[in-house]
Amino acid sequence: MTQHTLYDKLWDRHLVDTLPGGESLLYIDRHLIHEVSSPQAFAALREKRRPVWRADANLAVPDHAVPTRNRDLGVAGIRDGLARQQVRRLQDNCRETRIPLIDLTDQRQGIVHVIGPEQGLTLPGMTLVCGDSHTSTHGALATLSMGIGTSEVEHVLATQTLRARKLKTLRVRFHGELDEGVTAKDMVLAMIGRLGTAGATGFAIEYAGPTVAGLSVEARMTLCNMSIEAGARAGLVGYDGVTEDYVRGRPGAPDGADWEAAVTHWRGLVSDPDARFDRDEVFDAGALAPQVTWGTSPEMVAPVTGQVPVPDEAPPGQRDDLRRALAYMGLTAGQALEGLPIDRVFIGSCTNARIEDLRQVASLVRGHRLSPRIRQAIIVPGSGLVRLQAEREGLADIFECAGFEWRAAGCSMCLGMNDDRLAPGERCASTSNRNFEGRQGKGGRTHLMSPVMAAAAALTGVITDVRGL
Ligand SMILES: CC(C)[C@H](C(=O)O)[C@@H](O)C(=O)O
Ligand code: SF4
Repeated sequence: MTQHTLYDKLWDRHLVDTLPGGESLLYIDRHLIHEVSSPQAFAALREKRRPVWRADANLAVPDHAVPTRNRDLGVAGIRDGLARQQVRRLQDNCRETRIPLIDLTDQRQGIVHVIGPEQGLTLPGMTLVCGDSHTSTHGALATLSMGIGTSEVEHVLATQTLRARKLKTLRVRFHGELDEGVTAKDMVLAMIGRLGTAGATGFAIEYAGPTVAGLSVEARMTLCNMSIEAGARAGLVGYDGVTEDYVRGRPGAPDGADWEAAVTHWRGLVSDPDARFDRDEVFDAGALAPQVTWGTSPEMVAPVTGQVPVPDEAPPGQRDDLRRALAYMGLTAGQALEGLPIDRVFIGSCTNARIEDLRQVASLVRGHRLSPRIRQAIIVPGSGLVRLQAEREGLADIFECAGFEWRAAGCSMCLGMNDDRLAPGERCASTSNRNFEGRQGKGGRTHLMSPVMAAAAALTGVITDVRGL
């Protein structure tokens, strides 16, 4: 019998037609929408007088442009004119098209990639798209999930289908037991360090192996989230009991007899044992140290115990890029990462702002204070429900006692599209996924790391190996 990968199965089950020129038409089960990448798509539909095909297959939420303070003021509390307009337009577009909206003042509001799984709107076996590159996150629930561009957003709204080319498959297997203080974030940063930011271009990555089997769905989301930073369009993890426990009881999950029927189907959402992948990579997770980026691309990463590279020792073709990155980051060749002074700390983003991330941070900072060297440390939960849960568990009190600012949900300082930004030259320990020049504010310097590593930096004021705390 032919053996299929999970990607093949999801693809085949959603294939509507094969188009001339090698493209295919895929049926899309779920479309998520945010305020930044959707206005032009709605405007184009309006102009062409085309209706939305299936409003209830969509869900919209404002997240990128929203403030993380004074949330009770609603849209009026957004100071920036463009941001306010984007959020208003999303409200208007949803009202006109009857697309469900989780609005700014709704307790369920949050980062689109956090609330999909949280609400049970991301379900195993689905195809899911969103005009946002980190849509790969949802693949942790055995879905085929991809980021799309604005013209594709329009196409999906109008037809509930996507024109797509089949990706190649890359299986990334992790074996070994993670050291205490080493997390899924370190696994994926180390992977990107080896593959490079274009290393998985044209591929869907399936994460597999015993280490991945032992991870929670939330940690698997961290892996899938950053697949895009290795160039992959999608990340996937096969369905198992961990997935089942995560999905059970969520608002959008089926129940009763429907649940039984669903899980019978979902249990087949794994790659067959002898399925052929186009490529394989293997990592020893047991040998990993916490990872920290030192440069201006996620592939510019090293173990916290390591050093910043020496451009003169690198292959000639890479030297200029390395020099430029070091100059931007204000670092000298060969400098140790440990001990590097940090100005600000950002714990949040669709990579690492779920309840488990916050629990890990709390267990480290409980009873301690921020280093006086830190100008500001903010914790931004991935959703209003994560925020509520953290407050119920007493985590928020722990953060505030330690000197962290406890904010409302949104993309926040992951990117400079709202009030939360770095000032030029400021160095930030950040749990987000991109460290490009100016990503967190013009001239800001980003070091990507895990939540516990960011918490360690907050307590000591310098980049610190959390395993020694
Ligand atoms: C603004 C949005 C379209 C963008 C993305 O596509 O990922 C953002 O979420 C990001 O993380 O850079
Ligand atoms: S948290 Fe960051 S990476 Fe995630 S969707 Fe928002 S801006 Fe993009």
